[in-house]
Amino acid sequence: MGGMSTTTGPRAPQHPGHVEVVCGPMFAGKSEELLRRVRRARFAGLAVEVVSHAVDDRRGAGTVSSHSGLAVPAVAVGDVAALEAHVRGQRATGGLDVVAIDEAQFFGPDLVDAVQRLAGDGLVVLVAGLDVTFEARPFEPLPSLCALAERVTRLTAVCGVCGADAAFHERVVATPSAAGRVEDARSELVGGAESYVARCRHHLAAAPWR
Ligand SMILES: Nc1ncnc2c1ncn2[C@@H]1O[C@H](COP(=O)(O)OP(=O)(O)O)[C@@H](O)[C@H]1O
Ligand SMILES: Cc1cn([C@H]2C[C@H](O)[C@@H](COP(=O)(O)O)O2)c(=O)[nH]c1=O
Ligand SMILES: [Zn+2]
Repeated sequence: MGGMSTTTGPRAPQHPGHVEVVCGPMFAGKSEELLRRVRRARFAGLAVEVVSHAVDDRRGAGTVSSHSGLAVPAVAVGDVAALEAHVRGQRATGGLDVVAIDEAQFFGPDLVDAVQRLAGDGLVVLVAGLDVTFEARPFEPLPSLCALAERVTRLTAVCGVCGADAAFHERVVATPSAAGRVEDARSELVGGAESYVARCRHHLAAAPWR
């Protein structure tokens, strides 16, 4: 007879560590959803640390906030090494069950293995970030994290032209390069509604596949 033992019954999970990803375009509610999961975990008595990237200082470093005004204190770190060191330090000193990482797109590809390591060590790792660039191209590391997570939630915003589900966004300001030119647009440019708009696929002005 195969399957689970009938004398001991189903076993409780021995290793709580896993990865949950919340992704999508800007204005989709990623930060709201991340903060909802943070609140819920704290309600359950878990120790939660909220982390964001120092480059995104729109509402002041040390805060994760949503476009609708929700906000929680967070630790701002500059790169993946600092993130991992901070989380491991917290775990060693105060105990930590959950780490919530917002604006994950700014951490780059090294975030993927760091997240896997932390989950392997028993942490619940919540990751929120953009999975698509302003040019409608995949925005790493989110696509890779989606492939490796236990739970993936892709949200959409509301298209500013027609009101349909918006899986994309467009940058509505020119992107200056370090040299001051606007033609070599970078993927990274911190901003909000003054710089980006949500768009469905039918109202993307410049889809790269057309
Ligand atoms: N085009 C839009 N579509 C949906 N929500 C929008 C839009 N523009 C502004 N919002 C607001 O943004 C909120 C989501 O903000 P936030 O959680 O910060 O999103 P994200 O983190 O995905 O950018 C919505 O609840 C709504 O109040
Ligand atoms: C599309 C796009 C966005 N960004 C920046 C703009 C904002 O600072 C963040 C996204 O914030 P949100 O919480 O998801 O609204 O990312 C970028 O740097 N590059 C892009 O292509
Ligand atoms: Zn539309």
